[in-house]
Parts: sequence; structure tokens; C-alpha cells
Amino acid sequence: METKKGDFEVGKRIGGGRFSDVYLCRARGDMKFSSPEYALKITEPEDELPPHNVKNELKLLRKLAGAQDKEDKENGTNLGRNVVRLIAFYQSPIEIGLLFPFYKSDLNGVIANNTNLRSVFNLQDGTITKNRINNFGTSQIIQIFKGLLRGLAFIHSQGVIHRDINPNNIMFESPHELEPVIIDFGISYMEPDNNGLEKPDSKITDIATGYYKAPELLLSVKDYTNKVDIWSVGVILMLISSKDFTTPYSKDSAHSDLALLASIFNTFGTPPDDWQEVKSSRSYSAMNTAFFRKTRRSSEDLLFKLKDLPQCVQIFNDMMVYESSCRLSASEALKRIESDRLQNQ
Ligand SMILES: Nc1ncnc2c1ncn2[C@@H]1O[C@H](COP(=O)(O)OP(=O)(O)OP(=O)(O)O)[C@@H](O)[C@H]1O
Repeated sequence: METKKGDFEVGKRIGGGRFSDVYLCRARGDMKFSSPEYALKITEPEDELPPHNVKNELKLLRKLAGAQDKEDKENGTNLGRNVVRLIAFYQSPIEIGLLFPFYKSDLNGVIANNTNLRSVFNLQDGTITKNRINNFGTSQIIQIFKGLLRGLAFIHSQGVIHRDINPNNIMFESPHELEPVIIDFGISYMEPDNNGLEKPDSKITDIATGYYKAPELLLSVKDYTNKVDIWSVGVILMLISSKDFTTPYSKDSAHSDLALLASIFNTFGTPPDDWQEVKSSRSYSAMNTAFFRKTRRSSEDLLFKLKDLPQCVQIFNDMMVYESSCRLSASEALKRIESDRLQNQ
């Protein structure tokens, strides 16, 4: 629904990135919305740099909202419930405002709420360190994982690649809830050519955040697909299934593509020689993979909390495959989780 800025009472700033600010807000009296609080994301298109594009974000969110409305009417699979729904928007000569339901927590908040701290006394220097302990049960991890796959299955079925799945963009009703909602379509891609902005074989590779980047992006593969989102969800699964809410990656991997590539190879093993999609990549041929020869770490080790669920470990293994065309899709992964005993977890 198109509205005006004056229809909202804008409250405190609750978030934002390089090009946008997100505010808590209330709808004014005559607006017919049911909830007392909303999140209003305000962006000035003039300030943006690619791949950020709020006009594209608006187009894409309207398309997704249309599909979500259709799903509601048809009372079908309801995959769209794990994706944020655009409630209203306004456009002025200088800014675009996008109105969403307000979520109280992101994945970091849910993790903090499920972390135990254990004090460890260090005999050598007398210091005390606090170790984090993951308090999630398997059913909680699987609930979050399934929700993320449902969300991805929905957006991918609509021809959308999110391109920035990471804990800051996964919201929850509260830190105590486990039903994830994917937000932030600010750098997303709509097939076939992102509304004329990027050709399918020359997409922008400077997408995604730190640890959550798929390996083909680090090797400048420009015709990547929605499988970049699958990789990101796999990394999130490693994070929430670890002993202490960490990934096996080195700290500097969050800021350096080269360090991240080394961490990926250390974790998932040296890529196979016949990794087709990167064969023509200059960065890959320049890299002497012999330096990095590593074997893949055991998946039981990578998914500590899920080690007794081999079906789940296998789904993860089939998601974290170098050749992105061989990576499991979100709908296939979901089907496999729902068709086996994991649905009772
Ligand atoms: N619906 C919402 N409810 C609650 N908080 C929200 C909501 N939407 C966004 N936020 C908060 O604002 C932050 C930024 O929102 P969003 O990611 O959409 O903007 P962005 O400009 O693309 O940010 P970034 O550049 O960090 O990705 C989110 O990480 C979240 O903390």
C-alpha cells in the first residue's frame, strides 16, 4: 500500500547500514494497521552505491508481498511466513520509506539468550576466562534451520537471490522465539537481470557478509546462482550447531577474502581439481592450490550438536559442496528434512 511519511509517527532509531536508517514507528490514527509498532526503513536513493538499490528493493518486496498474499488466500505451503512482508511504503523526491512488522530480536539476540557462560580458572596465570556454551537442543536448531530453508525456498521460487544471508538479517519475534524471518533485500537480485541492473552472467560479486560468503564469490564467479544463499545458511547451521557459537574460520576471515578462502579450504578441504565454475577464473588459476592441500573436517565435528542426526549431517554435506550447481537447493533440503524422522525433532 502506498502511503505518505506523515502517516507514521517516527520513533527511535533501531538499526541501519551504510545507506539506510531503521526506526521504530507507530501508524497514525487513521491508518488501518493492526499492530502498535512497526519498523520503518528510510533510504535516500541518491546516496546509494551498487549493489545497494532501494528502488529495486521496493520492486522486489512488492513482488514477494504479492506472492505472500496469494499463498495466504490459497492456504498452501506458507513458505512466505519466514520472509519479512512489506506492509506499506512511501516515496518522496528524496527518500523511500519501507514499512515492516517490528521484530524484537535478531539471530545474535537469540544466540545470546541461549548461551551459558562457564568460568574457567587458568592455573598458570591465575586468570579467569569465561567460555561460551551453546545451550540449544537439537529440536531448536532444526526449527531455525527449517525456517531458513522455508524462507529461501520461497524467495528462490520467486526468482530472487537474497545475497546477504547473515545473523543480522535474520529476525525473530523475541529472543525466546525460534521462527526466523529473513529481512533486508537491499542488495538482492531478481532474475533474469535484476530489473536491467545486472546481466545474469555479470552479476556483482561484492555481495554477502564476511564468513557467510560462498567460495565462488571469492573467486569472482559472476554467473553465480541462488546457491550462494544455500552456502550462507550452511555457515549459519555450523554456527548454531557448534559447542560455543563459533565457526571454524579464523578471525581475520571476517574481513579478508583471502583469509576466508583459506579458512574454507581448511574446513571443507581443498577443492576438487575439476571445479568447473572456477576453472576460467584468473584468481583461481593464479592460486597454487598445493599450498592449501587439506582434507575436509568431519561433519560431526562441524555440526557438534547435530552429530547424532546423520540425515541432517548429510543434508549439510550436500549443501556445502564447492561446485554450486551440485549444491542442494532449499526446496530439496526442506523436502529431505520433512520426509525423514527429523520432522519430529
Ligand atoms: N523489521 C525489523 N524489525 C526490527 N529491526 C529491524 C527490522 N528491519 C531492520 N531492522 C534492524 O535494522 C538493521 C538494518 O536493517 P537492514 O539490514 O534492512 O538495512 P541495511 O541498510 O541493509 O543494513 P546493512 O547495510 O547492515 O545490511 C537490521 O540489521 C536490524 O537490526
